[in-house]
Amino acid sequence: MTNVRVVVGAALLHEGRLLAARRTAPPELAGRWELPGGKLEPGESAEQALVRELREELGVEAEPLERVAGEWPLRPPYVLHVWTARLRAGEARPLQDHDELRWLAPDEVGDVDWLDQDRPAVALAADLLRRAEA
Ligand SMILES: Nc1nc2c([nH]c(=O)n2[C@H]2C[C@H](O)[C@@H](COP(=O)(O)OP(=O)(O)OP(=O)(O)O)O2)c(=O)[nH]1
Repeated sequence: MTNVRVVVGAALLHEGRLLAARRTAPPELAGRWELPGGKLEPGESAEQALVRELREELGVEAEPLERVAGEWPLRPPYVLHVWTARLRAGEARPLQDHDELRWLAPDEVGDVDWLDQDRPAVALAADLLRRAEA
C-alpha cells in the first residue's frame, strides 16, 4: 500500500527510564498515555520527525537510536513506527499535546493507561531497558 502515512513515536530512554506522555486531545484519546511523537511531514525521515516533535512537544534535544521492529495500525491511513531515542539535552516538559509526563522504570511501565496501539511497542521498549540494566 502506497498511501500509508507514518506516525513516529519515541521510546525516549534516560537513566534507565522510559518517558510516557499523557495526551490532551482529541477527546477520545485524551487522558491516555503515549510515546511522544507525531506525523511525518512531507520529505521528512522518521528520525527527523522524531527530533522535531520532541523539540516541539517536550523542549528537549533527542537522538534517535534504532527502530523498534514492528508496525502498528492506527486510524487509516496512519501506522505507528517506534524508535528508541536518548535524551541529549534539556529537561522534558509537557509543552504541547500533553498535560503530564512520567519517567517510568521498567517495572512501572504497566502503571499508566497506554493507548492500546502503543502497548506492544512499549513492552518491547521496556524489555530493552531491562536488558540494558542486567
Ligand atoms: N504521537 C503519537 N501518536 C499516537 C501514538 N499512538 C497513537 O495511536 N497515536 C495516534 C494519535 C493521533 O491520532 C496520531 C498522531 O497524531 P499527533 O497529533 O501526535 O501528530 P502531530 O503531532 O503530527 O499532530 P498534527 O500535525 O495532526 O496536529 O496517532 C503515539 O504513541 N504517539
